[in-house]
Parts: sequence; C-alpha cells; structure tokens
Amino acid sequence: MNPDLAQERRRATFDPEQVTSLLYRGPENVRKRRYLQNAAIQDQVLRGSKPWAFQSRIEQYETALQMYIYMMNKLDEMGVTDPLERMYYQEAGAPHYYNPMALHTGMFIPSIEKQGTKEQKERWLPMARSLQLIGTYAQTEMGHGTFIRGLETTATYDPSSQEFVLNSPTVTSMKFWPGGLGKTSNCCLVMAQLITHGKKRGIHLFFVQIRDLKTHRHMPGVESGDIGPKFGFNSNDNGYLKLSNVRIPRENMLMRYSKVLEDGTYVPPTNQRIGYGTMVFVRAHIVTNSARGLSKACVIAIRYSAVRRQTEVSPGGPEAQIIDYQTQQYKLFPLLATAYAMYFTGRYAEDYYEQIASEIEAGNLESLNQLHAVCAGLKAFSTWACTAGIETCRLCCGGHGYSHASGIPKLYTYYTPGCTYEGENNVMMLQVARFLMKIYPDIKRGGPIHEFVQYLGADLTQKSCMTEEVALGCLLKAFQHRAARLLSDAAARIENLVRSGKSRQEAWDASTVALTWAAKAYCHTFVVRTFSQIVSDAAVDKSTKDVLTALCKLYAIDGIIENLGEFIEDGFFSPHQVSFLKNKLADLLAEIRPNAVALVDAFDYPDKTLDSCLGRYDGQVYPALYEYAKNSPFNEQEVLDSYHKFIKPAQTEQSQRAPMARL
Ligand SMILES: CCCCCCCCCCCCCCCCCCCCCCCC(=O)SCCNC(=O)CCNC(=O)[C@H](O)C(C)(C)COP(=O)(O)OP(=O)(O)OC[C@H]1O[C@@H](n2cnc3c(N)ncnc32)[C@H](O)[C@@H]1OP(=O)(O)O
Ligand SMILES: Cc1cc2nc3c(=O)[nH]c(=O)nc-3n(C[C@H](O)[C@H](O)[C@H](O)COP(=O)(O)OP(=O)(O)OC[C@H]3O[C@@H](n4cnc5c(N)ncnc54)[C@H](O)[C@@H]3O)c2cc1C
Repeated sequence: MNPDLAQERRRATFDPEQVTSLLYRGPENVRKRRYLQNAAIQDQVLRGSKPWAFQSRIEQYETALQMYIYMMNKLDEMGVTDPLERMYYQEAGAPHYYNPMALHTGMFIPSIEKQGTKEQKERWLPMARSLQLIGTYAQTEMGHGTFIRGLETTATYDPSSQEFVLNSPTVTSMKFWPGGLGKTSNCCLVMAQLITHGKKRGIHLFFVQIRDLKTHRHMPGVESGDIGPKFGFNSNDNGYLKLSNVRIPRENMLMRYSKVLEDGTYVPPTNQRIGYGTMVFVRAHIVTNSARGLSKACVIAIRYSAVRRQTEVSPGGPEAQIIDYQTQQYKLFPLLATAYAMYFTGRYAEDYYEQIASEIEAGNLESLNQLHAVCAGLKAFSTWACTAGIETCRLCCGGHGYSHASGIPKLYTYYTPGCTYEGENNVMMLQVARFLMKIYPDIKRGGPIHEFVQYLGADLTQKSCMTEEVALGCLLKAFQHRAARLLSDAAARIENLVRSGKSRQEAWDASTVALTWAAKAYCHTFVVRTFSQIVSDAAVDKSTKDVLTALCKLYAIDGIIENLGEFIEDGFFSPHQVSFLKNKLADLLAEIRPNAVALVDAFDYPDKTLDSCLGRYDGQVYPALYEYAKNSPFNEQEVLDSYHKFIKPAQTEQSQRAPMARL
C-alpha cells in the first residue's frame, strides 16, 4: 500500500461504509453488489488476454460479444434478474467494452414490454430473452435524429394482404447509428411514418426481422452494416439499415396505445407522445449513469492526486502531494460533490419515473408532460456535468491522464455521446423550457401547480438572506431566485417581441438562448434541492452528515461562483455576500481535504471496474504504469520491422548525402 494513501484513509473523519450504504440504497444492496462484482472479478474467463486498448476494433467487438454472452448465461444461472444487479456484474466483468447487445436489453426489450400488446409480449419476449431474437431500437436516420416527426422511413398498410410495406425512400431516410444494428441484431424496432388509407398518421414502432434466424443472412429487401469506427463505443457495431419493400404482418406494429385495424382504420393513442416512452425511460436512467462516469473519474484523479508528489514547497523540503494544492482541490472537489449530487438526483429521477409510469399504465396520463420535462432536463444537465468533469479529471492527472493507462480517456469517449444520444442536450433543454413556459401563466396566477415549480412564482424583488455562515437554506433560495428570474426574463423577452409584431413562433425562435438559460437554471435548482433533501434525511451518524453537508454546500457555492453573473445581475447578492461565498468556498476545500480519499473510496469501485493504473486502491501507480507500458505490442520485438523498412534506409540515404559525424 502506498503510504500516502494509507495515511489519507487514517485521517478520514467519517465511516465510508455509511456513505456507500446511502449511495446504493442500503447495506443489503451493497452486499449484493459486492457479491456480484467479486463473482465477476474472480472469474478466470473474464480476465481477458490482451489489454483492451491494444486490441483492434474487430478484436474489441469479438471480445465484448464473447464476454457479454458468457456473463448473460452466468447471470441466468445465478438467477439474477434485476437489471441493475446484472449491470453491476457486467461492469466489473467487462469494464472496457461497450456491450454490442446493450440496445437489446436497454431499449428493444423495454419497448416491447411497454408498448407491445399482451400477444406481442408473449410472442417476442421469450425469444428475445433467450437470444433467438437479438434486437435494437432503430429510430435515428442519416438525415434526422432530433426532429423525429421528420423521419422519412415509411410503413404503408396494405389491407389486401394485411401487411405493412416498409421503405427507406431516400439516402437520408436510411437508419443510421442504432447500437448493434450493423452485424449483431437479427431484428429491430423501426420507428417509421405510418400511412393508412393514403394518409400519414405519424411515427410508430414496427417489429422488423432483418436477418434470417438460422443463417443470420439478410432478409429480402434488407441492407444493413456497420457505420465504421467512432470516437468511442468501438466494441459496438452501430449500424445503418436500408429497407426496400420489406413486408411485415399487421401484428408487427406495436399496438398497445395506437392500432391499425384489419381494414386499415387507424385508432390513435390518447396522447400522440406516448410512443416516445422508451426514450423517457432511458433518459431517467442516464442520470445515475452520468454519476457513475463522473465518480469513476473522480476516484482515479483524487487517489492519484494523493499519491503524486510534485514540487518542493520549501527549498530542500519534501515535495507536496498534489492534492494539497488549493488549485487542484478547486478543480477536483466540486466535481466530487457533483458526482454525489448526480447519484442522488439519479435516484430521484428513477423513482419519479417509476411512480408516473405506473400512473400511465393505469391510464392516467396527467403527469406525462412533467415526467418528460424532468427526465429530458436531468438527462441533459447530468451528461454535460459528467463529460466536462471527466475531462477536468483527466487534466488533473497531468501527462499520465492522457494515456489509456489512466482509464480516463475511455471514460470520456464512453460518456461524452450521452450529450447527444437519447436527445441532443440543447434540444432537451428547450423541451424543459417549453414545459416551463406552458405552465408559466399558472405559476404567475398562483394556480394549482406541482411543488417542483411552485417557487418559480416567487417575488423577484427579494434579496438574498445569505450571512457569513452560508446556510444551505439560503443557498437553495438563491438557486430558486435565479431560476425564477431567468424564466421571467425569457417570458418577458418573448412578450416584448410579440408586442413588437413578431409571431409567437418567431419570438420563441429569437429567444432560445434565454430559454435555455432558464431551463438550465431550473435543472440546477432541482439538483441542489434533491441533494440537500437527501442529505438532510439521511440516516447516518453526525460525522458522516457533516461531511455530506459540506459537499452539498460546496456543490451549491461552486454552482453560484461558476454562474456568478446570473446571481448578481439583478442585485440579488450584494458584493459583501459574494465575498462570504468565496471565503466559504475556500474553507470548504480545506474542510473536505482530509476526507477526499475516503469520499471516493465510498463509491466502492473495485480496481477491475476502474481499469486504471492511476486509480488503484493500493496507490501502486508507478509499477502499474511500467507494467502497462511493457504490454504495448510495440515492445514485443526489441527492433521493429519498421526500423529495417523505413528508418535504416532513410539513414543510409541521408548518410550518403552527408556522412555521419562521429558521436
Ligand atoms: C438503458 C436503460 C436501461 C435501464 C435498466 C434499468 C437499470 C439498469 C442500469 C443500467 C444502466 C444503464 C443506464 C443508461 C445507459 C445509457 C446507454 C445508452 C446507450 C445509447 C442509447 C442511445 C439510443 C438513442 O439515442 S435512441 C434515439 C433517441 N432519439 C431521441 O431522443 C430523439 C430526440 N427528439 C425527440 O425526443 C423529439 O423529437 C422532440 C422532443 C425533440 C420533439 O418532438 P415533437 O416534435 O414530437 O414534439 P414538440 O412539437 O416539440 O412537442 C409536442 C408535445 O410533445 C411533448 N413531448 C415531446 N416529447 C415527449 C416525450 N418523450 N414524452 C411526453 N411528451 C413529449 C412536448 O412536451 C409537447 O407537449 P405540449 O403539451 O404540446 O407542449
Ligand atoms: C454513440 C451513439 C449511439 C446511438 N445509438 C442510437 C440508437 O441506438 N438508436 C437510435 O435510433 N439512435 C442512436 N443514436 C443517434 C442519436 O440518438 C442522435 O444522434 C441524437 O438524437 C441527435 O440527433 P442528430 O444526430 O440528428 O443531431 P442533430 O439534431 O443534427 O444536432 C446537431 C446540432 O443541431 C442542433 N439542433 C438540432 N435541432 C435543433 C432544434 N430544434 N433547436 C435547436 N438546436 C437544434 C443540436 O443542438 C446540435 O447542436 C446514437 C448516437 C450516438 C452518438
């Protein structure tokens, strides 16, 4: 054990086990999580041969497939059915690979479960669970990802044969990006424009078999393939799909909410957006996923910062641990606080999703819009925070952060597409703004509205209650004030533009930056509120609560300092109050410092999950880096063939022109 890291753990003022328990919802869940992680870590088959980063793309794909299929079988044998528990096992078993069948379990099966009729579930789910059907969610096209009402793939109903005929009429209508579509899947749910009786009825999901179930060759009229290497996700065959007069039976349209009868009569759903449900479900889960990504980067960067020593503080004295530099703390500790904030908010988002989803199941769609706004906003807010945070962690590791040995570049390339997939973040924020603007008149009137948004009607002339002590309640009020004011500013801007003669749509289009500010501020407030609520309700001892409260305050204060203009432009904070905040920020960095390592230990990631030479629990960073470097295929030969092919001839040629000087 590295002595600095051992010392850090002795210095902690709280029991990390209590925090682990809070993060993973109780000691029983922690026990199960550890059991599954250990089972994966100890499994020889999952050890792998060659480090992930040294493999070709095809090798990465094949290794990922082999490992995930093995793990699916193992999980079935162990009787583990809960998706989260399955994920814990997989995360420890194959942390380096993005599962080529992720869309099968993450979107294909859930879509059938949520949007299929009883008969459709009976028909497809057993086959999907036994991998006879391997499916994906094929919505995005080359020409459209965001504006899904503009999708071009058509599904035209032919009453004479009671079939739908699917077509990709243009190059841009080709499905493009769906995970596992290229080579892995033999079927997919295709989002297509339904046409019956010659009329367009909007987009709907259709089950389409794209490959023969025995030979895996393409079905007639189907062309599909891999889209090529990407920034990350390279063990996944994100694919393209072109459909030419592909016929499927009427029963293959997912008909739980909307139907096409035998004669082609269209029965619309109660709410046209109910068919977007799978996206809402995934968005709710992306929040905790972002917390996972950012927390892993924090574990790596904070442990490494405790081990790494750089620069004599006084001439001839010992070099300081880099974690002792206040600037390093200012980069890392707010991110640590953000990771905790996102874990707690993710838990809230998942619980809220389950609550509203069961209301929807029971036929009550009243809260669908609000659920959509909450999930869209938190998905965007959390993925932005995660991606930016991972990059800061990488920079905090200096040169070694740039190596795959650190584990951070892979985290970055794995998490950054979260800002784009499942709804591009700016577009998601505009959906939040749309929801807020829609209820704004009710907010202003003081009409009955959900407690999430009540504060948005607050008196905007009020000033901050902040004192030198910097209470959490005052911090939350500051976020509420900022969100209310930015929303009011955006609304006022739209009204002014309308009064000046613009149409409502034109006024909206000319106000999307202001609307996005308002939506982000709303999401930020949501996170601060959730974090402070969970910390204040947490059943932990006083020393643990003190540490978590310090983290929560740091999250809030850092959020204010980073967006200071928005908090002071209307005079809400006085210059005096801003200096209280700045002083408190510095105090909190010092307060968190002795607990930083214990706070990352509390995330409880085994070394195998982190897959990082810098983030090892034992802090043996330097021997690990040396081992990793030795593994490079470059080092398999003392002299590479390329020396004889290129360098030697070049040297010979050069030396003929100018004879080599004696060394
Ligand atoms: C994977 C999860 C498994 C979970 C298992 C359980 C836990 C196990 C743990 C495992 C961890 C895994 C965690 C997650 C891992 C992440 C890995 C994921 C891998 C990658 C997957 C990527 C997949 C994809 O990207 S699929 C494609 C996604 N595409 C999009 O998101 C498209 C974005 N565009 C849209 O959503 C729409 O087009 C939109 C909203 C921009 C505009 O739509 P539209 O034009 O129809 O609407 P508007 O005119 O703007 O509004 C009209 C009206 O509709 C309301 N509305 C819009 N959307 C919705 C909705 N979704 N629901 C409800 N209502 C909606 C809107 O509010 C308006 O209402 P008004 O009342 O009229 O104002
Ligand atoms: C790794 C990865 C995996 C994916 N997996 C799947 C999958 O399994 N299945 C699937 O169907 N799709 C998948 N996708 C596709 C993904 O869902 C889309 O890329 C995403 O929805 C964004 O759409 P787009 O690419 O059309 O972006 P665009 O909409 O073209 O966005 C480009 C820019 O335009 C801006 N913009 C677009 N519209 C608006 C607007 N109305 N207002 C303001 N700004 C706007 C955006 O903010 C962005 O800056 C995946 C993508 C990636 C990267």
